[in-house]
Amino acid sequence: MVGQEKDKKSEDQCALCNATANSRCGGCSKVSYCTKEHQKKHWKIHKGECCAWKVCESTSLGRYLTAVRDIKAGEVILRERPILLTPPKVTPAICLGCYREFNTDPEEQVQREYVEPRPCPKCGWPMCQNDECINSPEHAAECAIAEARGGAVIRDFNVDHPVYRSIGILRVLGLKDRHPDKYQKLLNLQSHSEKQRLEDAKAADSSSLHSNAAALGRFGGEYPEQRSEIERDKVVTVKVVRGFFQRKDVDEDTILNLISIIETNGHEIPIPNARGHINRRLIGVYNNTSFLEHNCKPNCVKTFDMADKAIVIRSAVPIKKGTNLSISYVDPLWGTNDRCNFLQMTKYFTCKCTRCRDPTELGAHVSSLRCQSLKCCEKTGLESLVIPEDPFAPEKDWVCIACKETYPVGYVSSIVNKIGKDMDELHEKFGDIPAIEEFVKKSSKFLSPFHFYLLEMKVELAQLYGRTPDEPILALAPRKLLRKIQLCEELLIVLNKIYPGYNRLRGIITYELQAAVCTLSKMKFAAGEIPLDKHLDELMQCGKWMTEVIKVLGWEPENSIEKQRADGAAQDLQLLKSMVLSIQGDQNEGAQPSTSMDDMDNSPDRESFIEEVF
Ligand SMILES: C[S@@+](CC[C@H](N)C(=O)[O-])C[C@H]1O[C@@H](n2cnc3c(N)ncnc32)[C@H](O)[C@@H]1O
Repeated sequence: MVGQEKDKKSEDQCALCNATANSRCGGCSKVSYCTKEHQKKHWKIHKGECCAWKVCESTSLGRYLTAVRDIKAGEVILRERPILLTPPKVTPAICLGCYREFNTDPEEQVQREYVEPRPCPKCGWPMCQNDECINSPEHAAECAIAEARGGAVIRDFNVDHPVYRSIGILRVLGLKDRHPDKYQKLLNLQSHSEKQRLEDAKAADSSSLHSNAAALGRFGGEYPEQRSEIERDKVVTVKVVRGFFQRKDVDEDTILNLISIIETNGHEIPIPNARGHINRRLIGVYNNTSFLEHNCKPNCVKTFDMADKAIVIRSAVPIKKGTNLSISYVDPLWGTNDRCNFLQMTKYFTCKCTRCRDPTELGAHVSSLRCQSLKCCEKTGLESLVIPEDPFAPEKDWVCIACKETYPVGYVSSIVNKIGKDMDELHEKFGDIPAIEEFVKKSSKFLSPFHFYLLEMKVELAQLYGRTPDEPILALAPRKLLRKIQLCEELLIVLNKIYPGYNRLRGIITYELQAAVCTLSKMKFAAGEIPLDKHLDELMQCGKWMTEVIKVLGWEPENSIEKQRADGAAQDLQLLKSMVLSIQGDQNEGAQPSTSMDDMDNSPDRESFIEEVF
């Protein structure tokens, strides 16, 4: 499935009958046909391999992918294995085959799934007890280099080890000898080492960041420190490769270039353990996926296959031919300031997408404050929101949309900082619903209802209600079920604006929504508060949501919490179908049910539901 490669032979011969062909498939340009009719006949076979994209290039984006045909929501657009797998930059000692952490305490090993280390017989590097890890092709590169220098020994397993930062570089050097084709692909990827050199030179003043005038975001004050940390990391990596591993043949510029390629193109792969907790993370670098551009309102989503660590790119929404394909390099729930600063610092570009250019963030108001003018609130209720005059000029004032009252940027940053500190304290009381609700209530006086701080807490609350051991969903009071529903509905409204279509977060929130609506509906029906028709309608709606959850969360890795939710939703859907059928059966005694739950997956009703949602 390589979009830009053309198959010379198939240009001349019809893919169906081998006759001379003169017209290429307009989708992928990879196969040709003698007649339109043969193209139509061959489509059943070809559609599975007809590549949906091609690589283009522009001065502002560099290389990017564009759709060569209309793409439906949820289609797999690209699936590929990594060229390179490497541990994250900051890691304690881990096995370089399975990437599990070490710990010699037997109790910890069971609880946190740590493994006991033993030295690799060839290089001495600590590995787990599994021979497969010691002999894994990934470990071969650093193993050979470490063996050549007389071995590598690590004694302290519980601290972050700088020596692991060099693994990615050692593995690329290994590719050069063992897989020159992969090495070439990797070298062909975007590097920003030149820009990095310039940026690092002025690291201390951090003036290249989107906003240094004020810490307007979640991580505002931390960026200068992070920048110098990045710089220190690079110096350490060069020293470790050239000094500790004695690879003096590799010059500093080459190492810096490789570091930049990995940073610019690497994807974090979260690996769930048997209980669904993410206790390992890896960095994967992929070839074609690397050409996907960033957009703060992306039209594609990524997931990973744990078996071969392949990345799978799917369309989140229907995509028209000629549209650029994009993923988000950052958390879409972050505000503009954080997104832009992060992208500038790690990927060296200023995002100019529609969301970044719009001070209201497409009407989602993820960074907006509430106007504090009494007159304004009296006139417009609580809807008056304060937005930046110009999102690309951080030193400029903010202004109320309704009354035009201006607010100095210093005022805005003091509010954001204060609430940020309160939230840090709140994080220490993880799972405390009343404390989070209190925070939401207090901060809502100053922040837009969908401000990034409130979004974070509302996502947490939506998942906490009905999921705590002392208050499972069936024991939740109607008032709390209603609150859960309200939170989910609010969140879905925001997602529709800034992160539309199929994605993991929508799946999680939809899962919570259907659980609450279903439980409340059953409660109300049992208490005689709603008629049967309404109850059935609500259950049907829940069935549609469940179908959505099964699809979207079903893309997530085996064992992951999300996949467990998808499996749970599949079981619940079966129960729901039987329940609806039995209620309808009781009702109609022999008559055909008016709406069949079996049709739910593909019925026109469902189609219109999808259209409604996207
Ligand atoms: C993973 S690479 C994407 C492919 C890259 N354009 C290339 O030519 O290889 C990431 C880099 O692409 C560029 N890029 C991606 N999205 C962009 C955007 N929305 N605006 C400007 N540059 C972008 C930036 O230079 C970024 O560091």
